[in-house]
Amino acid sequence: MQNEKPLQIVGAIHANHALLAEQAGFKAIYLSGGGVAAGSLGIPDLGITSLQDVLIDAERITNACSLPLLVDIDTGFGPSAFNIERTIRALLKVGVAAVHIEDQVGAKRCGHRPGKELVSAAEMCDRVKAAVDARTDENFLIGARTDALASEGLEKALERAVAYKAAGADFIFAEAVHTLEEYRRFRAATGLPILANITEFGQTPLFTVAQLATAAVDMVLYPLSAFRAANKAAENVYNSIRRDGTQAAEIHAMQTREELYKSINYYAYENKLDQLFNTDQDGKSK
Ligand SMILES: C[C@](O)(C(=O)O)[C@H](CC(=O)O)C(=O)O
Ligand SMILES: [Mg+2]
Repeated sequence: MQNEKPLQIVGAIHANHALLAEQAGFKAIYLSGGGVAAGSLGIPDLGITSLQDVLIDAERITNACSLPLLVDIDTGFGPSAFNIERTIRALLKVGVAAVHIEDQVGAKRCGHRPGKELVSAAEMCDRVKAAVDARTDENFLIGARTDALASEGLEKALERAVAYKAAGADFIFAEAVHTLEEYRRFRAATGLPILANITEFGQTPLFTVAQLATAAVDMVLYPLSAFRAANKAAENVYNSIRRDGTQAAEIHAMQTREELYKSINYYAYENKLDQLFNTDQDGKSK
């Protein structure tokens, strides 16, 4: 956040996308809860995934990519403070930089769907306190997400955000916001960094970085943009091969072998292999 204002944070569904995001110049990446659910497990974003599911994906990303990774931990993966402590400790251990935890009930929904139910502000404060208490590294940031705007309105959502700050939150994720003015209000009420979730096909207009800068937004999240685009591309390729009996019509849309190899640093690995081993694959001297 010191290096880029507002900081653009892009969703990377897996390690390869994380590398592509880094190569495109992004300074921070995101592991979406909805993305782990839909992408890794093929299920909806309804609080079904476990800590283990998210941990596996997060660790694969941090192993491959050194950019700071923000992880969506939904409601913390369990009802008690000890569950949240376990979640924070586990993510810290695999090199995650920050998380956000939300004030929905455990049987949560996507923030841009109707029918969201919240826990009380007091219960959410306990979640935040548990997360803050569990961290062993001050640089590990804990964001409090409030989904209150939809059901309780702006004033109550602001009150919640202020309470979450008092509980120790480092930043506020204001979910399903409709106007730039609402972001300004969250910033003014809390004085904390504000994250704007610019997810497609949701409640929030696709505000630009320049627009969000005028509202003093500190972080701009694109949680599933690459995922949605990649899924559409995959769908087109499957349909095309099935229909035509060849992939010819889709070659133009594909990342080439060369591009793939560049993105994963293939040649450096191959060179190392050549240098390290004196024998070839049959065991004969080179
Ligand atoms: C940010 C989010 O929590 C996610 O899991 O990526 C989702 C995104 C989406 O469903 O578009 C959310 O906003 O609830
Ligand atoms: Mg989510």
